[in-house]
Amino acid sequence: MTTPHPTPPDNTKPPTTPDAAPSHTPATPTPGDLAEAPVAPAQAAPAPAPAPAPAPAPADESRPGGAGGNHPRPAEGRHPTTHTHPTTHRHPQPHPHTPALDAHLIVDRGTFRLDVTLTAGPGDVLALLGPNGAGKTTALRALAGLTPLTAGHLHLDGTPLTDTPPESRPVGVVFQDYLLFPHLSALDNVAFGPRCRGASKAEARSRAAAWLDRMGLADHAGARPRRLSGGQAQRVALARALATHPRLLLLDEPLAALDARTRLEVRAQLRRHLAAFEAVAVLVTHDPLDAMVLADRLVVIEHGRVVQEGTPADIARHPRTDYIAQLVGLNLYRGQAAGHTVRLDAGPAITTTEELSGPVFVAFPPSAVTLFRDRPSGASARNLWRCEVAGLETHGDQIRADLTGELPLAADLTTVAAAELDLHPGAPVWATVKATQTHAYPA
Ligand SMILES: Nc1ncnc2c1ncn2[C@@H]1O[C@H](COP(=O)(O)OP(=O)(O)OP(=O)(O)O)[C@@H](O)[C@H]1O
Repeated sequence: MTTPHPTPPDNTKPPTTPDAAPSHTPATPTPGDLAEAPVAPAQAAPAPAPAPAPAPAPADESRPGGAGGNHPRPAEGRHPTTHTHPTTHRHPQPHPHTPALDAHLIVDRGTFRLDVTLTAGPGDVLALLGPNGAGKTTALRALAGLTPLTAGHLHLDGTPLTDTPPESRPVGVVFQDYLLFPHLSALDNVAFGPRCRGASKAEARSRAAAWLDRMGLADHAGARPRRLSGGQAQRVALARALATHPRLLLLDEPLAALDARTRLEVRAQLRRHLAAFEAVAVLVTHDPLDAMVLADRLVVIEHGRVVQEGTPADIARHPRTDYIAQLVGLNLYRGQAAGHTVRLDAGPAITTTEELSGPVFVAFPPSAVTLFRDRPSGASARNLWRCEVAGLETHGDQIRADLTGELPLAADLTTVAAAELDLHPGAPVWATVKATQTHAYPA
């Protein structure tokens, strides 16, 4: 998709906008194409005269792939690399009758249809999670106005925005690769947004300086982007997005470009800034840890639809799809409960402590599985299955065994145990799980 891209300014003075220009005669930067423009301001707001850009690569081709799989896989086998402990740092506010963000986004892109509803109250941080191609970027682009809605609506603070062009939306965007103007200092990059919104040069620069100070970057105000570290550039991009006081802040994989160590630090900083942000923030991520640390509410999208949403804790405890189970590190099965027994739709029965009836999910962590090479005699575990090792991989300080057979599952064991059991692909094993280690909940 082609989107007009802004022409990077020579300085923060929008060429067509005099100092006293009213904010409704904007220069017109668009947020650029999410991840498509080589250089663009992070604010879906005004900029200098837009220049049509050569057709860029589609977003999903130009971005590095994320940690998510290509497709949801069955709950069994190869489980997530992140065993996350959910953190609820803030309590999402109950939505007032008119939520700050009220969106029903229906977007057709070729044969793909996005059809998601997003609502959020002031101060809420939503994380859109999902496998590659699920529609997260499309949703973000639709919120920014870069991709038109095929149907549905978008209201922000009660104001319909569906027909509002991107440059007129009170929306700030932080791109995965920041898209800072390379020839402007950090200060002028940040000043660019307010400047284009009609602030005088002095005012824009003073506001930018305050934002850089808040981001701990006062000492780098004069630095060009290439002199900044990844974490610093990320903060400049965030400052640029926030400097125009957006009512909706969009973050597209905000930590993806950072190395693991910087990521840890920047994630903590971003969390603080988002916690202080009084409007709605929506972030797209592949990383469940980013989502759980940064967001109040997770919205999981698969195949263009919301498949589950809730607090990080709720989602981690009650995954409802294989993709989510993998994200949060659980074996997940679906079946019919009758008392303490759940007969799986595909496979054997699992004994649980919960007493339920009807369709349910049963989940247990790989750490709850005990493996034996010989059938354990007199094993008290009711849940005993004959399996075969399909694969082994290091998982933190553990070995994760991917098992097929009577019940496909992932099991974690110590390196010593794996050696003592002489585990190798093809080895037959018996797997047990105590009923008390399982968790069943209505499907
Ligand atoms: N320009 C386009 N034209 C037609 N279809 C597109 C275009 N861009 C994306 N799509 C399709 O829309 C669907 C959703 O893509 P989108 O980039 O929104 O997914 P995503 O969840 O952000 O994926 P990823 O995690 O890989 O970035 C995909 O099936 C993709 O092939």
